[in-house]
Amino acid sequence: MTSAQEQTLGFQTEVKQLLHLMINSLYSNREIFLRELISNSADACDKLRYRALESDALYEGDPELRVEIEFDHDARTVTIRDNGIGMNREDVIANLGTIARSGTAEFLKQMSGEQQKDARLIGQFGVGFYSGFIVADEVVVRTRLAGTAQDQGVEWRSKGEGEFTIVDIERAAHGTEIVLHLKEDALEFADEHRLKGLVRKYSDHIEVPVRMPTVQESEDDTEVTVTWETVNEAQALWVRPRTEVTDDEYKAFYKHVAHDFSDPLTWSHNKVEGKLEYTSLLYVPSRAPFDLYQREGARGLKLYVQRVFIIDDAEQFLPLYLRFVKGVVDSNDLSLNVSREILQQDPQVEKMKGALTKRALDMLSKLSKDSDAYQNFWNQFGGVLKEGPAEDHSNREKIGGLLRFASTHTDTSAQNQSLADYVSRMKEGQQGIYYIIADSFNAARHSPHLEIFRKKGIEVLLLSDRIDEWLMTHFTEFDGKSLIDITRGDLDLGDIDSEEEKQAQQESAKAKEGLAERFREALGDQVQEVRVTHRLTESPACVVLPENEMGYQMRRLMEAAGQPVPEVKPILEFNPDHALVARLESSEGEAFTDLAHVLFDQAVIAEGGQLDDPAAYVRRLNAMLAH
Ligand SMILES: Nc1ncnc2c1ncn2[C@@H]1O[C@H](COP(=O)(O)OP(=O)(O)OP(=O)(O)O)[C@@H](O)[C@H]1O
Repeated sequence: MTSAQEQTLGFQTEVKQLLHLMINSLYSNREIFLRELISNSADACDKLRYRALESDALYEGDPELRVEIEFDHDARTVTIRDNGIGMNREDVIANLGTIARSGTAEFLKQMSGEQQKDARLIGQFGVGFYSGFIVADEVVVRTRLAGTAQDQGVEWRSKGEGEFTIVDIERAAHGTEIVLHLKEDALEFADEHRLKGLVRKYSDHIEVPVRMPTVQESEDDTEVTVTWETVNEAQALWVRPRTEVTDDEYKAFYKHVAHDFSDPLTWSHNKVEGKLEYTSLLYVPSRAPFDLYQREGARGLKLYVQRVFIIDDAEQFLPLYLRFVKGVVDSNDLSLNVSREILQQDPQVEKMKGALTKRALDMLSKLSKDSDAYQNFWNQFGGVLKEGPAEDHSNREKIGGLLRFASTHTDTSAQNQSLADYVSRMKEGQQGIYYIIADSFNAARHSPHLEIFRKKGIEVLLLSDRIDEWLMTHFTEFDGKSLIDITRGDLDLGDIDSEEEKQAQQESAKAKEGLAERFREALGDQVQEVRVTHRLTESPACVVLPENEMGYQMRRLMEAAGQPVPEVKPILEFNPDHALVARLESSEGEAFTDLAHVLFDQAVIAEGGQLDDPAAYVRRLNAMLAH
């Protein structure tokens, strides 16, 4: 190492992969590099302003936060400079050599060849600083952390080919300067009009001024004066009245706050006055981030207090089931030195959370009027919204209105039927909203439990997401109707069955009492009860769970997670009109026992369950087939 501590380091594997993907997939979108770098500079200015609240000295006498952009056509460079927080050597190595976001490696690995060319996929990941390499074949960063000595500057340079070099430098100014050495085919960016156009297009809404120099030569060419002109509007977007902000501006701002490439699906911008004063701007993204289901995934709103940026990812303002919502909340009441810990206990924050939750749900409910857009939302985030009824009792009904399900009404796996739709199709005398939960859509759709419902034309919701059982244990009523699991307890179709039908059912149950008893004896303690059913029209038998037992899906999930599950004995129901049941009734001895077991085992299999002794099932079935 030299005295200036020159060091050449390799990029983390993920960075190499990302660079490679980015250069390929973002080629036609490459102007976004400027947005990304300005966005980082604006964040760095926000951070300095926040830190300087405690110590003015951090401004080092230069409190006018700004971003500057320059270009040099002959040298083929574009420079983006800020007087924000800056970085020290450690920061530079950590931030510009690795990707800290957990789960990145898996995300990149899982992308197929086709997906790698899809700019939106890479975009959802947020390419940030590295986007400089789309237009540059060398990037040089000079930076110094505000408040450190002038000899603590750092220079980072890389050609984006696997390694970077850093060296200590003297740097009078704090903050960061990024010099892009443009590729041959990217020289168009070394141009005043092009750059100004991009700044206005992407960065108007950022509060920090973005400036560009105008160079004027005196008439005799001896003097040059440089004046800096602010190119963007430089006003925080959420402060402006709603009526004055265009859709394009809202979209551009979204990309800055959410670090997303795609347009948002919708947004809601509100100023609240009264006891609590705050402004919120909430967005629904059109695409789920890859770490939506990861515990460490980024979530929450960007918190400002009186226009001063305080923290990213403030989770305290929205419940977890709305973690996909992005945006800004700017409070007039919170103190500027509020911390995450204080936020957790502040009753005002709790109130704001309640109000913002309502806003977010209202925004979704508005979005649901546009069925295509809403379907897009549901396909991306429905699984998260399904966590809602368990987490947020008070808004259950509202959340219920936003849920979408697959149903026997359409018989496709698309989750696009609302409960309101279902209710409007309910039959006269129908007791509630019927549903079935299975491990897969096909298992649900073909379950024997549906036979009677199909015959009578009664709609059943077909649930097969992992979270569905969890959802339904917390979601038991909608619009005054109860939600009924058709695989549990006694099946009572209420007034849909006529008096004659009910009578016939009772009579056949009575007539088959003897058979039920023999059946139960043959199965021993595998079942808690055997009884006649009227659920089935085609299958000989099915298993039913007692009303309050944990469902099969949840049991299997818990088992897979190695958790103990209470033992449950199912109820076996048989179809008195089925030929196999008639055959059972006329059998004796071993033939009876074998057929009884086969019928039971089949019912378990049809439920998606595992047999205790699969070999015994095969042996019995084969013996019967051979006869
Ligand atoms: N101009 C800058 N001044 C100070 N720090 C910066 C600057 N640009 C980048 N950084 C640091 O480098 C980190 C990585 O930047 P990068 O753009 O790659 O990702 P990001 O902004 O954190 O998130 P995203 O990937 O979502 O854009 C930033 O979080 C920040 O700490």
